[in-house]
Amino acid sequence: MSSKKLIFVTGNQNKLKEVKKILSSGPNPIEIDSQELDIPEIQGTTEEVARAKCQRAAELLGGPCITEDTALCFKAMKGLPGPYIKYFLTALGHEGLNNLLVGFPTKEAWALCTFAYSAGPGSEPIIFEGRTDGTVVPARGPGHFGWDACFEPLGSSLTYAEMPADEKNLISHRYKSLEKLREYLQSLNQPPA
Ligand SMILES: O=c1nc[nH]c2c1ncn2[C@H]1C[C@H](O)[C@@H](COP(=O)(O)OP(=O)(O)OP(=O)(O)O)O1
Ligand SMILES: [Mg+2]
Repeated sequence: MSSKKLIFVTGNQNKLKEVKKILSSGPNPIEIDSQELDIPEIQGTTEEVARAKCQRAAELLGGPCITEDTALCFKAMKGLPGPYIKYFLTALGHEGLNNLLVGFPTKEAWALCTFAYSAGPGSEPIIFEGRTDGTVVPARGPGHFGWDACFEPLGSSLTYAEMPADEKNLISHRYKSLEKLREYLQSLNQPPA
């Protein structure tokens, strides 16, 4: 008999692939199912955006779920575009993201992943954040996943896009937040001390 899998609500296949790979590895693998739902994303801080999306997803599903929001934050712009990076990337492309920073003294940026877990409709989502610092650079490497080609993590000479998947998954914003989510999910399965 198989137990019910946790549902990850996302419309992004690249995210899903990374999440499945990260959660299924290690000593305590977690299997997930996915569902694509069209959920409006509000304006606000990364945490507010993540909470609202997860709450709505749990209502639509009528049960527990996880959602994820990814922000790319430019130091020179006090953290913007942040949660609005999707719209900036769609409108401007990789070159446009670089051009935004022309004239600013620093190209430093950080990738911020916010996972949210809801136990079900009406249950306040719990937030798990992971952050990887780096630099915005002219695009290098395959361009199929978001802004991967123009983000070079600190301490690496490769962009996220140039790295083998396993290497990105060891240092990424997504990996760091998933480790916290994994710990939390495991604590739910422990009998009380
Ligand atoms: O590791 C990543 N490396 C590069 N780019 C990334 C990454 N992770 C998300 N991205 C892109 C996708 C979207 O342009 C924006 C986040 O927007 P975000 O709303 O979180 O994602 P989404 O709408 O594609 O999927 P979802 O249905 O889960 O909301 O940054
Ligand atoms: Mg989205």
